[in-house]
Amino acid sequence: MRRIRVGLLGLGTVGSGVFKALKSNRDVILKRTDLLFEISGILVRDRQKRREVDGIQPLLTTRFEQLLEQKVDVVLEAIGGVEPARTYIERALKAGCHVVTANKELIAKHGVELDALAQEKGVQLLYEASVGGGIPVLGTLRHLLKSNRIHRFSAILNGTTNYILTRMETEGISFDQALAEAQQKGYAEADPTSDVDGLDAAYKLAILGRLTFEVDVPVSQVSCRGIRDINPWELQLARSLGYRIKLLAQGEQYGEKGPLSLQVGPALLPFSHPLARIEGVHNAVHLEGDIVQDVTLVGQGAGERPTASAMVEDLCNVCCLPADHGCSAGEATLLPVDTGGSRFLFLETRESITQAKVAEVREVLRQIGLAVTDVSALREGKNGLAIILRRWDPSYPAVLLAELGLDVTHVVDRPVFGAVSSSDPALAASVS
Ligand SMILES: NC(=O)C1=CN([C@@H]2O[C@H](COP(=O)(O)OP(=O)(O)OC[C@H]3O[C@@H](n4cnc5c(N)ncnc54)[C@H](OP(=O)(O)O)[C@@H]3O)[C@@H](O)[C@H]2O)C=CC1
Ligand SMILES: N[C@@H](CC=O)C(=O)O
Repeated sequence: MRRIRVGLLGLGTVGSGVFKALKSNRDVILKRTDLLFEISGILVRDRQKRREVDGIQPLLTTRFEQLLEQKVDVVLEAIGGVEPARTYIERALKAGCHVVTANKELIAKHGVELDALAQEKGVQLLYEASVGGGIPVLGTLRHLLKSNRIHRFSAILNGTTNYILTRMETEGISFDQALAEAQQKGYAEADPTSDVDGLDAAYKLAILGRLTFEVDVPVSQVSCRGIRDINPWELQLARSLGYRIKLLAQGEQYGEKGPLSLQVGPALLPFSHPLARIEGVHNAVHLEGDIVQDVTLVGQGAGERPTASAMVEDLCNVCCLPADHGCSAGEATLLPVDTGGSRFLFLETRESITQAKVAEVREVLRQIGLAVTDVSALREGKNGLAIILRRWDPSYPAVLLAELGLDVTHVVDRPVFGAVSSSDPALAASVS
């Protein structure tokens, strides 16, 4: 049996989960790895705060130096944000400790230099919990898909927003209420702006992109839109047309070592798409590789236990497995986001839309040469039109408003992801 001394940074949702998991699964871990983990100290901001976890008071400290002085073998970082987490991790690596972190912001922004520092010092830095919560996606890429060239992935990478979208769609509750629930369950970031504006998913996309395409992905260059402007009614409208709206993270490489496209934003997925069925706090990553073809990994993307699971697995791995520093990261060439795919457009109008008006709109669209998949009158007490176009140009809304002569009060456009066909039965059925 090997005793491993662990320093834990942070005792919030994730840190408490790690503490509890090491206690509850101590025997399983010992039996399978011959490792006995002992928490030597826990760094917090406020020692006086009331804690739900039993037996931790003597371990708490507010001084990082005190943890390092205890000659820990591994540092687990679960405080979040760039500073002081970055300084603590650098100091731990320089002191010869392995480091495990859940911090996507830090790894997205400084992962390349921290990986290099770990390699230089002959220790490991693992961050499975930083992407997809409990889903072992980074480990799968590092260890189980080594021989594949992954050319594309699409993913749901934020538990908070997927939870909010699911609750708004299925229960009709407001955005604010759904967000408050996600916060109460421990899914959201300390500042939930990062979740709802898509940044958290962009950090995870940058990390996934780096591992998948072996290039350094500057997070500032990832195109990113959040879900703030989506309301229950829009979600239900999309559903009535055969779609779910999801905050989608997509990465694609055009040719080996070719340019990349990386984007995060809300998109409509047809019910038949594998990611359309991912609900609540679940995340999913759909990978496309040249040999494996396609693989979808699904699991809880946030919360105490799934995230703790990912950190504890990393902890076991840094002690059991040889270092895998992967490939060096080259420079990425990022393409501007392609806005030219299928698009869902809804125009809310002051007057109600009759079937005669729908036919008239179809004809106008045909005459001006727009490739249309569907046009339908809005229902459920709203006035307006839902239009699905096969190709999109940002100038279309202005053209449409001018040509259709409708008194439009509200316009929303969203990309449609996956196959769109006018013969889709759900779509056909929705046309009233
Ligand atoms: N929540 C989740 O589902 C997931 C979170 N993550 C990531 O895990 C990390 C932690 O998240 P989470 O547990 O939710 O965060 P919390 O806000 O719940 O907990 C943060 C903890 O860190 C401590 N802390 C914060 N700043 C400092 C500081 N400057 N010095 C010392 N201690 C500090 C806090 O101390 P105190 O208790 O005294 O305030 C608290 O114990 C983040 O990087 C997050 O992005 C990753 C995957 C999922
Ligand atoms: N706030 C994040 C937590 C996990 O990474 C999320 O909701 O996904």
